[in-house]
Amino acid sequence: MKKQDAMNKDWIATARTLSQALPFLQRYDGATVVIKFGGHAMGSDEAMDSFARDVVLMQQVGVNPVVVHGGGPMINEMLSKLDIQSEFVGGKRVTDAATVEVVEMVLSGRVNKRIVQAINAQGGRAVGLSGKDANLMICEQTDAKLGFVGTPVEMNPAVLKTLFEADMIPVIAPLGMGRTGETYNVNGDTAAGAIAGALKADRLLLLTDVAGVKDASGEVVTELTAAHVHELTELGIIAGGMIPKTETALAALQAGVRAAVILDGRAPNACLLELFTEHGAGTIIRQG
Ligand SMILES: Nc1ncnc2c1ncn2[C@@H]1O[C@H](COP(=O)(O)OP(=O)(O)O)[C@@H](O)[C@H]1O
Ligand SMILES: CC(=O)N[C@@H](CCC(=O)OP(=O)(O)O)C(=O)O
Repeated sequence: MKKQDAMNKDWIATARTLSQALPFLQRYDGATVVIKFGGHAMGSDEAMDSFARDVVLMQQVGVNPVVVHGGGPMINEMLSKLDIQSEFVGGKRVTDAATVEVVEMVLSGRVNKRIVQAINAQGGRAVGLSGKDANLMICEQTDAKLGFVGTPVEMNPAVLKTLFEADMIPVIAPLGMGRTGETYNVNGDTAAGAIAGALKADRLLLLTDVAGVKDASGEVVTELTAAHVHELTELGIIAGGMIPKTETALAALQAGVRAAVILDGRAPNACLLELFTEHGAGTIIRQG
């Protein structure tokens, strides 16, 4: 084939891809999609830029994206520089007064602004905030043994709707405020689920470092029901860091989110693959 013919063929394939996306673009026009971007998924600059581009594209085609981020590895790095010991109990960081200061500094400062910058560099208009801003996420202590770890008990998502109306993309650090003004460290998945629930989002996308939820044979299950999640958890097949993710997904569905998807955030264009193609990505857990 001549070079010119091969080039034409590529452009024809691109045009076909766009055309095939039409029903999905129509389905998600005006939809709210909450995306949890974890510390492991944001590993490289390349992954960050590709994620940011997908988020900007989503907003360009009429979706209201909300980014809720983690940053566990970045918190670990700073705590170790400061010589502060840290341990996890049941997937949550035991957080004393000195640790919560570092958590807030790293999440609201370094990580949040890095994501805002990446989205804006792709032509979006991102606004960084935490669960403290406009009382978005009021928390209570989860368990005295964990110190300043919070469970969201009251959500005030009005600020997010104001940002959607102004075509801005909220980027949220998972910190909450207690009723007496204390700062709480909230697990990123938990915060994303609470925000998705408060918005009754159409989709909650939990980006992680595996292709989806695996069954006993190690295969990724493309669709799960709540009953199936309970069964896999009882059998110990859903374990470790996957437990808070599936628990978050089920709680979000209970709160009125239409579907939650657990997918590999390191895969190129993971969010676009899930939302705008027939193929989908990862494991979907639906209402009902
Ligand atoms: N059934 C399962 N299917 C897939 N992953 C599982 C399962 N059970 C446990 N896991 C573990 O959960 C991990 C994802 O949780 P975590 O490391 O906390 O993710 P993140 O850092 O992205 O929040 C996977 O890397 C995997 O090791
Ligand atoms: C209470 C609790 O454990 N909070 C987490 C918050 C960050 C987070 O969730 O980060 P990833 O999504 O990258 O794991 C922490 O301190 O590490």
